[in-house]
Amino acid sequence: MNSARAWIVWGAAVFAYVVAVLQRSSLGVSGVEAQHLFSVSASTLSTLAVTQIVVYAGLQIPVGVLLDRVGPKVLLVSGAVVLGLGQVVVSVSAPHIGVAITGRILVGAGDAMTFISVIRLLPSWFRGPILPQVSQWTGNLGQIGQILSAIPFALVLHSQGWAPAFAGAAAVSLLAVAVLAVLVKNAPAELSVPLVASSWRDAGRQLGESLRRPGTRLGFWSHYVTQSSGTVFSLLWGVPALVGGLGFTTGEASALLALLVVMGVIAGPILGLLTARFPLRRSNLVLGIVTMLGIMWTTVLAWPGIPPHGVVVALVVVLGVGGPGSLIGFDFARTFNPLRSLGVANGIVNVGGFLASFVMMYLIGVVLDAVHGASIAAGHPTSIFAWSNFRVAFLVQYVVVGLGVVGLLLDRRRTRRSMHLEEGIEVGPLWVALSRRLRRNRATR
Ligand SMILES: N[C@@H](Cc1c[nH]cn1)C(=O)NCC(=O)O
Repeated sequence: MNSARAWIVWGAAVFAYVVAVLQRSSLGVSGVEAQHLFSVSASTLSTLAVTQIVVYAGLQIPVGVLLDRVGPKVLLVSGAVVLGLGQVVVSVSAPHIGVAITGRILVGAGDAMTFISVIRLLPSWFRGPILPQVSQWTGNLGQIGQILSAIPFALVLHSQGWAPAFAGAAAVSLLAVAVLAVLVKNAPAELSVPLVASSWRDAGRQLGESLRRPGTRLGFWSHYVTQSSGTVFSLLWGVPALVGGLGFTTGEASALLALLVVMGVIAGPILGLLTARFPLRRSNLVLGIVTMLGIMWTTVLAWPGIPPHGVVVALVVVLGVGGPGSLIGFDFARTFNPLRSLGVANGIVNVGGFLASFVMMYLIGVVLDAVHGASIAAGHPTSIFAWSNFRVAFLVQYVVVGLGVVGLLLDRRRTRRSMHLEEGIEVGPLWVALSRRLRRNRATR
């Protein structure tokens, strides 16, 4: 536990996750080329992105059940193979959009096998308060894949063309297969807890048990409310809103997406420390992040006219904290589930953010079209990506995330009730705990 070998296994697994994020985000930087090669509309292109995320989210629970039955290594290697195959298919797809969609479905499927397998490895190799930290480093370092697709991948795409760029990306997945096969092991030899379920029936039963635990659902809602806004922004609507609506250049928009990743790397270790130090206050951290997101979105959307660039940058900074915030969801899964059913519990949690993301991506598109249509009908035609249209479309987030906050509060109450009944632990409201601590500090002075 926490040994040099543990760090080697972790490094190899994180490398595979970085490569998965590179493949996932490679389409985002190829939009212009894709539109040209396949001669499709912007909405067909966005369907390509949404399909990939739907496949990813839809496979989380089946992959979680598989994880508890066969262990993370098989799934990590299979994920890297499927990701590589998907990118090979995309590389030879032009001019057939159907072939490109098939390739991206494979990318979504391979991607679905990667992150929760890496997270499932951690409690087998690390113990103690370092676990939330390692989980934060895993999630946030993985996002370097987005920078790899925005810079080296985009460079190859623009200099060598579509087929070499995607074939090159596929080759990187082949490298990941080799690294995983050689360096990753499911658990150290001394781990005495049985790592996998003894039968498929047991693995399926664990899914029901995990879903019934309010702590797993608390993890699901935590992931749902924190990660969705940033994912929608970085994977689809951020660049059109920044460039088409708010007057940023494409270079500035890319820099802002990179800032979002950097913020995650900065905020992640701080959230990891707070999670380990105040385990009974993890939901308060989540609610604090959602409140910050609400305040920043309201400031930007309520600003009369176009908000100043500084205010938009502040929004991006807060969006960047949402990613590491969502990793608190996996900490709930880990502490409220036994190790043998952690795969499926992580799968349930990971559906949260991606479910909310694709619902919002789709609804924002629908509202944009509707408001744009209304402006034409009223005789004041606007560009579809005008800020006045985004201002209305982004309101969708209050409804989707608001529902998540209600779910979170309900499952937090259930979780606290079962902690009280089963372990005698009582978690009072935050303000009561804070005023007690203040009084205690005064008394000891
Ligand atoms: N929320 C992400 C992880 C993260 C960390 N910082 C930014 N994002 C997550 O849950 N990811 C799952 C995945 O497959 O990437």
